[in-house]
Amino acid sequence: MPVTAARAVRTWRRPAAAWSPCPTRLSVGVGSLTTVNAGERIQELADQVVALRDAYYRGSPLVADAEYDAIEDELRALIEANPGLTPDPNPLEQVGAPSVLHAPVRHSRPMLSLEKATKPEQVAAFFDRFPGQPVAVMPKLDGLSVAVVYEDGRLVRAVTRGDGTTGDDVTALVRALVDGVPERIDAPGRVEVRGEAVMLRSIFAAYNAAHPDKPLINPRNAAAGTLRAKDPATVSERRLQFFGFDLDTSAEAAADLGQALRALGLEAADMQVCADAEQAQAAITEIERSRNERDYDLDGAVLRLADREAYAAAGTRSNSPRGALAFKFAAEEKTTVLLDVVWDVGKTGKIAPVAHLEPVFVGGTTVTRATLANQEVIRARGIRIGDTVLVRRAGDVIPFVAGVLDESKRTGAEREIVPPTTCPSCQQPLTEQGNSRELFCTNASCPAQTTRRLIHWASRAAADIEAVGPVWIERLAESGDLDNPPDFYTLTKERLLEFDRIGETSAARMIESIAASRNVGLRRALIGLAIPMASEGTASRLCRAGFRTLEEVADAGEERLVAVEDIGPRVAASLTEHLTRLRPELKRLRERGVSLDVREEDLPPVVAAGAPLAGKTVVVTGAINDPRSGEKVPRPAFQRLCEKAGATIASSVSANTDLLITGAEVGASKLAKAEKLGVQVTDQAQIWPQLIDAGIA
Ligand SMILES: NC(=O)c1ccc[n+]([C@@H]2O[C@H](COP(=O)([O-])OP(=O)(O)OC[C@H]3O[C@@H](n4cnc5c(N)ncnc54)[C@H](O)[C@@H]3O)[C@@H](O)[C@H]2O)c1
Ligand SMILES: [Zn+2]
Repeated sequence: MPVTAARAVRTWRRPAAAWSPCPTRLSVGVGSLTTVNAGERIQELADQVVALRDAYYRGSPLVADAEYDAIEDELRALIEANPGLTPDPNPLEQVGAPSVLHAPVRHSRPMLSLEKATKPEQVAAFFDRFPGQPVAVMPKLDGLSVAVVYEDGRLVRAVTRGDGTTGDDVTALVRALVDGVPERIDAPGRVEVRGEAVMLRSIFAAYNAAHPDKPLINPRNAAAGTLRAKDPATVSERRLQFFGFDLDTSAEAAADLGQALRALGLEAADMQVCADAEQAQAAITEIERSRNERDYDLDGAVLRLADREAYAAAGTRSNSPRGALAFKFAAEEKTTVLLDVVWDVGKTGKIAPVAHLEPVFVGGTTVTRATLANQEVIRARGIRIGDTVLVRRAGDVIPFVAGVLDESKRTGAEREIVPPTTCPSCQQPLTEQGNSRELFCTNASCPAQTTRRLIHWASRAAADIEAVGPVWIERLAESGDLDNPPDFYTLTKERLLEFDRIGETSAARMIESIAASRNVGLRRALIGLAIPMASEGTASRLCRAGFRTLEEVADAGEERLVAVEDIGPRVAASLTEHLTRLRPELKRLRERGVSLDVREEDLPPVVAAGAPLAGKTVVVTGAINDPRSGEKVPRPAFQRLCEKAGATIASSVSANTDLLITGAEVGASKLAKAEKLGVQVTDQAQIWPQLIDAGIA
């Protein structure tokens, strides 16, 4: 008998003590539980699994995935240790959740879950099971699986996984909203493609920026919500992308899965075919490393027999195929307690809410602080101090409080987050700006802003005064020694030595570091002045457009500035306004020997005579190494060499690309795209000799 949600809700109570998504809170290990206890615990965990799945598949998860997985893991271990106590039905042998179908359609063959692995030995064991079989390794995309069916070349149906046997018909939604699923393909008979529908991170971010009042919690939940909509028109801004990873066809097709999918015109998951466990492990490591260079969430890597017939022949277990394995990565989302919110004054006067959190290990580090964006986001997400909140840390992005998953955990002791009305630093009244009602302190002499601007001037992207850290800058600002960037250049070692706890050596180091920053130059000085709306790109473009000094930019006037590529009227106005205001500072920087002139490295490159890449539009991908020293060369540095060789650099492969230069560890998707567009692919080993011969490298 299938477990129904109704039964789960009835039997699953939430007594405070037993509610332990984190198994480490249970001090007893698997082996030390008595049989009676084990039986009770198994039932309790099984009920939790059923109820949590039900909530998750309805679109309102109560815990983060990592916490849910921990409950499954504990249950699995207990059942393994006590096979006689296996619950009937066993939720671990079921797929999805049964109760939420609106337009049920039965699948041609079950859509299953995946066996999980976390250790290299498990990858090796997988290869041992299928001697000689090549394995495709690809990202485990974090969206929801969809089966799309074609009949005689026409898309006839798209169905969600559902409980694995029966899914929901989402054909209209997929047609309207999902990219990568063509309406027609060139294949006779019945073709079924299975894959993952994901919301790209860029779409997710754009949606949340445009709708601060009704934010999406994460891309996976957003994708699932999109395919639950009653009417595609209501979710038209929530487009999804489909990536195929499974193909059923009786017609002629390549044995290699990725090739076969692409030949049909479908977007395929980024697959790399590996001959042995070692290669596969390297591919897994590379997927994890490049996790945040991709525009989609992924929670692991999937290994799957690359040969479609071998995969089918391997068969299935109760709820997973034998021919595939999921290697799980560290979680990018966890829940933790929001201890407090502190309003922080930034370098442009913006007052932003910062969450102070109970430490939580997420996205590979321990996080104690996260951003809450602004007061509208707090209001829309209904967050209170004391709440158990979902924290998301995807890549280099600052950790973010995504919301409150389970409001039933509230005790009543939670507190409203009250935005300040005056500046926490200078006590001046604040102003509100924009739809998200961001708070600003407009006091030009606000001490907190002063410190932030000085820290920014000293940061690596700007003057790079490495030896004078934020703590010292704060001290020197408090003592009145520093008020604006030119003040750095009048500091002396003697003056520094008057402070407590500073030795001769570090004082000398600080002064040296300040002296070295005198050659900051136009581009980095402009970055260091933190002019609202002017980005690092703006600074580069001004240099390339022929501006020689920062004063020339200040004098240019808006008309000449907007003539520069990608500089709009708002940026031009901001540059003019702020550089005019900063005129006295520029003068003092000059007087103190600071260069505000353009640096050679920021100019458009001088193309060498007989330039080997003249006129070519080039994309560089993979890891680049100088063959002479073997040392890694940063991609921008190599791109600059190519520019000197006459190339125009583009960031991604398109029909306009002439050449794709590949380094080590190249993603299969870039190669496939180049192949599809007929772009020439050349290894870096062929390019380096040309650069060296032309005297460029
Ligand atoms: N937060 C919660 O309360 C909660 C509750 C239930 C489940 N979950 C989460 O849902 C997931 C469990 O779902 P599951 O067991 O059904 O899925 P799974 O983790 O076993 O993976 C199977 C799924 O992976 C997807 N997938 C992505 N890329 C793939 C690829 N390249 N090849 C093959 N499949 C690919 C497919 O959709 C497939 O259905 C876990 O991540 C779990 O944490 C969370
Ligand atoms: Zn202030």
